[in-house]
Amino acid sequence: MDAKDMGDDLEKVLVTEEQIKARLRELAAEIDADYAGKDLLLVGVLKGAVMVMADLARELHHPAEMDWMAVSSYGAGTTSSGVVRILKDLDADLKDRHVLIVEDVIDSGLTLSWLAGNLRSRGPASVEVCTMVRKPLAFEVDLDVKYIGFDLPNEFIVGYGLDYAEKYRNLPFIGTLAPHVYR
Ligand SMILES: O=P(O)(O)OC[C@H]1O[C@H](OP(=O)(O)OP(=O)(O)O)[C@H](O)[C@@H]1O
Ligand code: HPA
Ligand SMILES: [Mg+2]
Repeated sequence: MDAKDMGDDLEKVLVTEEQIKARLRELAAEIDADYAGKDLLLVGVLKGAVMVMADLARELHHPAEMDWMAVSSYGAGTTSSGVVRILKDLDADLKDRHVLIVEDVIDSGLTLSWLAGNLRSRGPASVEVCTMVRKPLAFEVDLDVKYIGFDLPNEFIVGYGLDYAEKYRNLPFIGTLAPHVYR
């Protein structure tokens, strides 16, 4: 799917496919350096993080493992309910592992603060976070996010894994939707 498949549903592109690729390459280099000689478990948060995880993992030289967790706090709306549910738990045991949570977006920060706490309680050697997008509300939550793709303003975004009512995840860029789509 691309901009031309969106009719007039696309308002604007905020981050292009090329910008995403370039930034992921930089983040992967940092992660390779930081985890050199250590075992690394990437934890992708379904479904939004599928694209970041797939592209970041392929930029890494580190032989990292990948595991997945599904949590949901948004449902079909555009604001977080704050109630996080585990829909699918990890297969891996986190005891003494170096864990890197991979996210598409940190918005209110509610999902991640709950998730980081949950994973930390499982006895890992370390837990860090990599997100493609961080939004300004996240500053109000006490979160330590080590790897950040882009800081974007407080607008609802879609693409590169991010959905509106489960659609637009398969756009290769990140953008906003025209107001008529929400009505
Ligand atoms: O910082 P927050 O305000 O908590 O929002 C961020 C979370 O919300 C989205 O997931 P969602 O629950 O929509 O599930 P999805 O990944 O399947 O779209 C997104 O992928 C993050 O996990
Ligand atoms: O801006 C957003 N877009 C899509 N999903 C989201 N989940 C939290 N914030 C967003
Ligand atoms: Mg969502």
